[in-house]
Order: sequence, then C-alpha cells, then structure tokens
Amino acid sequence: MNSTTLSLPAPAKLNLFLHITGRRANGYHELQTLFQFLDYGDTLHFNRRDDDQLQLLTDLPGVDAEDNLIMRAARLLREASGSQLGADIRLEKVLPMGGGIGGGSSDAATTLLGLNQLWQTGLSLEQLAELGIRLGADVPVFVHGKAAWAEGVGEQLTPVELDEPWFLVVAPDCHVSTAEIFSDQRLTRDTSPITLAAFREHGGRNDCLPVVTTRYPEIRNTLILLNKYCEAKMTGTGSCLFGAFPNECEADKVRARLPATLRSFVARGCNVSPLHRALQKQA
Ligand SMILES: C[C@@](CO)(OP(=O)(O)O)[C@H](O)COP(=O)(O)OP(=O)(O)OC[C@H]1O[C@@H](n2ccc(N)nc2=O)[C@H](O)[C@@H]1O
Ligand SMILES: Nc1ncnc2c1ncn2[C@@H]1O[C@H](COP(=O)(O)OP(=O)(O)O)[C@@H](O)[C@H]1O
Repeated sequence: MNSTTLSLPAPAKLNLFLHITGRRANGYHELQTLFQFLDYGDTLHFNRRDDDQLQLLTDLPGVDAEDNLIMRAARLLREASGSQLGADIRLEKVLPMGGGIGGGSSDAATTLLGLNQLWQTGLSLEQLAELGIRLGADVPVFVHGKAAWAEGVGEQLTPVELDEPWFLVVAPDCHVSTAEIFSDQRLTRDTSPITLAAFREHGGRNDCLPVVTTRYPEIRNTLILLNKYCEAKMTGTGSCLFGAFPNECEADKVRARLPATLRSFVARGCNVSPLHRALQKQA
C-alpha cells in the first residue's frame, strides 16, 4: 500500500444498555449508555486525488451519494482543514442499515480519520470528534475508538475497560428510524441517572425497547425467539438484538438454531476499535 491509497474498517457498535434521563430544549435526549465495538463491519477504500474532486464510487440504495455520511464527512473535513485535495471512495457495506449498530456513523468516522491521514491535514482526534458530532450523536465514539461510558446526547465520553465477550447479533428485517422512536410520546424519558459501578452490579435496560417492540412486531417476535437461548438485548433504537457468550463456539451454536431467513452474525466485543488498531499497524 502506498501513501495515496488506504483501506480501513468501519466497525459496528453495540449499546450495552441505554437509559434516557431527560430531554433538552432543542428536542435532543439526554442519555446514559455504554458503547462497545464489534470486530465486524464495513470497509472503506480511499484513493487520494490531486484535483479537488470527491467521489463516492459505491451506490447505497435509498441514500443519495451527496447525502451519504461518507461524503458529508469528507466535505466537512475539507472545509475545516482547507485541503485542496480530493478522493475516490469505495464502500464495502456489510452492516444492516437502521439497525442501531451505527454503520453510517462509523463510515463517517472512518472517513474523517482516513482522509485526515491521506490528505495529511493533521487534525487531532478531539478536532475530528467535534466535526463528527455535527454529523450524528454516535460519530465521536467511533472517532475516539475506545469503549466508553457516554452521557449528554452521547458525546460526553469516558473510556472504560469491559469484558470482551462474543456477541450473536440478529438483525430483524426492518429499518428503525432513530428520530421516529425519539419522537414517540410513549417513550420513557425520566430514568434516574446511574453510575458505572451501579451498572456493573445491577445491569441496565434499553428504554427504547417498549416503544420499538410495540411499533415493530417483527422485532418483538425476534426478541422472544432469542430470549429462548440467551438474555437478549436491543442496541440503540433497534432493530438489531444481541446476546453475549463466553466464546465464539457457544454463540455459533445458537446462531445455527435460528431460522436461516434471519440475518445474523457473530463477532467479538472490542474495547479498542478495529479502526484504531488498523491505523496503529500502519504507523
Ligand atoms: C440512539 C443512539 C444510541 O447510540 O443510536 P442509534 O440507534 O441511532 O444507532 C444514538 O444516540 C443516536 O445517534 P445517531 O444515530 O447518530 O442520531 P442522530 O443522527 O444524531 O439523530 C437522529 C435523531 O434522533 C433524535 N435524537 C438523537 C440522539 C439523541 N441523544 N436524542 C435524540 O432525540 C433526534 O430527533 C435526531 O434528529
Ligand atoms: N454510509 C452510510 N451507511 C449507512 N447509512 C447511511 C450512510 N449514510 C447515510 N445513511 C443514512 O443513515 C441512516 C441510519 O443509518 P445507520 O447508521 O445504519 O443506522 P443506525 O443509526 O440505526 O445505527 C440510514 O438509514 C441512511 O438513510
């Protein structure tokens, strides 16, 4: 690989729990959540151009190229850095969209870090995370790349060391819009704040689950199915559900018992993002 091309992972995340503790005047919700990465995700290929053209060479169904978070991240970095360079970008999409596993946000973060390197723009992780929050509440955790306890709207991050179990992730065939769940009148918005120590002792829940399972019977049914084999949880605002296992073999065994029509994968939980591991390898 030479200095004009770069291929990097854009991993998924899980919200190990998600509490909604309030609502801000601008409508955004105050959250408490724990983010952990998965060793599984999309891959982005960047090719530096010496003219100022930015091109996304991969079509994502239902998303205009100019609205794709990859292009939005690239434009934002170019504006912020004043770079005159361009890029051709190719996306290998494997993450289900609208699944609560952060694929779009992760693609955006990988673009910020990848082009920062390729264009030699020299922004710090802190500066890249500030750009990222303008694209989505989940982008900063992917930029910083450490499993984290998150508060605020998800941008106040404290790195944490967690167990790294294997996860079985199941993606019911429906696309949940985050905005739609957060605007539902029935959503619980007044959970009392907890501490990390309290979470470690008693666990936590996902406050979005009752609204999501009411609106999406398919997710409710999949939750019932997965609960037969493990303690099933939902990530973010859904649709993906997951269970934790001590090793890959146990997770695979349960996966083999699920209907073949149900999309699923097994991946390792990671406290350091595979994106940051890949960048370190190149350094
Ligand atoms: C709920 C979480 C938990 O990780 O994940 P997802 O299920 O989307 O992955 C996130 O906070 C989502 O982050 P992200 O997907 O980046 O959301 P954004 O694009 O910033 O916001 C989409 C919409 O959700 C609502 N929203 C989002 C975050 C938040 N803290 N409060 C909100 O009310 C707003 O209506 C906003 O317009
Ligand atoms: N590169 C991208 N990958 C996925 N979704 C994208 C991307 N760019 C824009 N989007 C839009 O963002 C929405 C949320 O995507 P995604 O991050 O996959 O879900 P979630 O926030 O539930 O984890 C998609 O439905 C799509 O309209």
